[in-house]
This record gives sequence, C-alpha cells and structure tokens, in this order.
Amino acid sequence: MGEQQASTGPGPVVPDTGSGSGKRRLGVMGGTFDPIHHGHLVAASEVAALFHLDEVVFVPTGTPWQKSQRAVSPAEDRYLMTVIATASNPQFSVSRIDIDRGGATYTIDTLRDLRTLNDDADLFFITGADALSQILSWRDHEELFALAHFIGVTRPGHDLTDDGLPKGGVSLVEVPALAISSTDCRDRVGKGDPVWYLVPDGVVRYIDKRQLYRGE
Ligand SMILES: Nc1ncnc2c1ncn2[C@@H]1O[C@H](COP(=O)(O)OP(=O)(O)OP(=O)(O)O)[C@@H](O)[C@H]1O
Ligand SMILES: O=C(O)c1ccc[n+]([C@@H]2O[C@H](COP(=O)([O-])O)[C@@H](O)[C@H]2O)c1
Repeated sequence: MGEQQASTGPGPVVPDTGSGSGKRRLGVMGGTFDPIHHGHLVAASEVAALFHLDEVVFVPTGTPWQKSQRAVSPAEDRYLMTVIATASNPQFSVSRIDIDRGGATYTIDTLRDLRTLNDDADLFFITGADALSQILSWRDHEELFALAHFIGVTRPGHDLTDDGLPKGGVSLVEVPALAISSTDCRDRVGKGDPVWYLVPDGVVRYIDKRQLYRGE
C-alpha cells in the first residue's frame, strides 16, 4: 500500500493503493446479479481505475443465504447475464467458483479459493454501502480482512461507513451515483416497464429470451 491520499471527490478520502507489493492487483466484485445492472459495472470500473487494478473478477453467488426470503433466479441465468454484461471489457472476467462450490455462498470461501487460485495477487473486494454495513453479520467476518482489502462504494439511499470495521482494512470511495437496484429491475420487468439503459442491452435481450421476472 502506498502512503499518499487519493481524494475521490466530495466523498471520503481513501489511501492511494497504487504502489506497494508489486503483485498483480485483482478486484473481486461479488453479487447475486439478479440481474446485473449498470450500478455494478460503474462501481467496478471506478474502483479499477482508482485502485490501479489489473483485473476485476465478478463472482455471482451460488446460494445467497441472506436473500433466502425471495426466490433467486437460477445460477446459470445469473452467471450468463454477468458474462454478457462484462464481455466487452478486457479488464473484466467472471468466475463460477461460488456457483460450482455448491451450498450457501460465504465470502470467506470465495476469498480463500481466489487466494489459492491467484497466489501472485493482492485481492480487493468491492462492495456497495448496503452490503458493507452488513459485513459484521457475514460468516467468519473477523478473518475476511486478512484475505482482502475491502473497498466500500457509495450507493444512493445508503450511508457509507466503516464503523466497527478494522482500521486499515477498508477504503471508502465515492462512485457516480446510479440509483439502480436489481430489485427495481425485476419489478419493472414484472410490470412490463422497460429496463433499457438500466442494464446492458444484451441483458435486456437475455431477460426477454428467458422470460425472467415475468411473474414478479
Ligand atoms: N447502484 C449501485 N451502486 C453501487 N453499488 C451497488 C449498486 N447496486 C448494487 N451494488 C453493490 O453490488 C454488490 C452486489 O449487489 P446485488 O447483486 O445484491 O445487487 P442489488 O441491486 O443490491 O440487488 P437486490 O436489489 O436484489 O438486493 C453489492 O455489494 C451491492 O452493494
Ligand atoms: O459471507 C457471508 O456470510 C455473506 C453474506 C451476505 C453477502 N455476502 C456477499 O456479499 C456480496 C453481495 O451479496 P448480495 O447478497 O448483496 O448480492 C456477495 O459476494 C455475497 O456472497 C456474503
């Protein structure tokens, strides 16, 4: 980690992590992506630029245990939408590790597996303000910060804070505000409203082709 401070606009100040170990810098964007939308993509792109990441790997959840109150779309549909949305960006990739592991998805497993697969890399886990505020409820949360540096990004309607989280383990970053959620996209499709420009064009087509979210 470098020692300079990089301001990200009117929001929080983050440490400049642009220099340091000389290792590959791998961003990790975990999510249910049901569906993936431009809020996810802008957050990943912005963090990649600010933190000089070599790559961002999107990791769709297998079974997101904290979303068990609703039916989540099949993992293969969420995986394919994530591939479609990220395909044109050479810096973005998609991993199946959480889907293929089976069972409930825990970030501790995601990060352990990614560390094993990428022992030449420093990991940066990207999370929105809403998810960051829930981290203390995640499995083995006290061990997460040794595996990756966490980057919390602003999200309209949510306070971005690192209260209660380990000092130095988390950076807070202001990203362009996109008030988009997967919930809203699903609701819109269910009502017959358009989701053009909220999600990538290919994802609009895929939702239509697979008739996702019609009954919601
Ligand atoms: N508009 C957004 N701006 C910034 N971060 C976001 C945005 N939408 C989602 N994220 C972050 O992306 C990650 C994955 O989010 P997820 O796939 O659960 O999408 P979601 O829109 O929050 O879904 P849902 O509405 O179904 O809860 C989380 O860390 C979340 O905080
Ligand atoms: O590890 C946990 O216990 C845990 C609990 C809830 C969410 N997460 C992770 O947080 C990321 C965003 O999750 P979600 O449910 O908001 O899409 C995703 O990578 C999840 O695996 C992780």
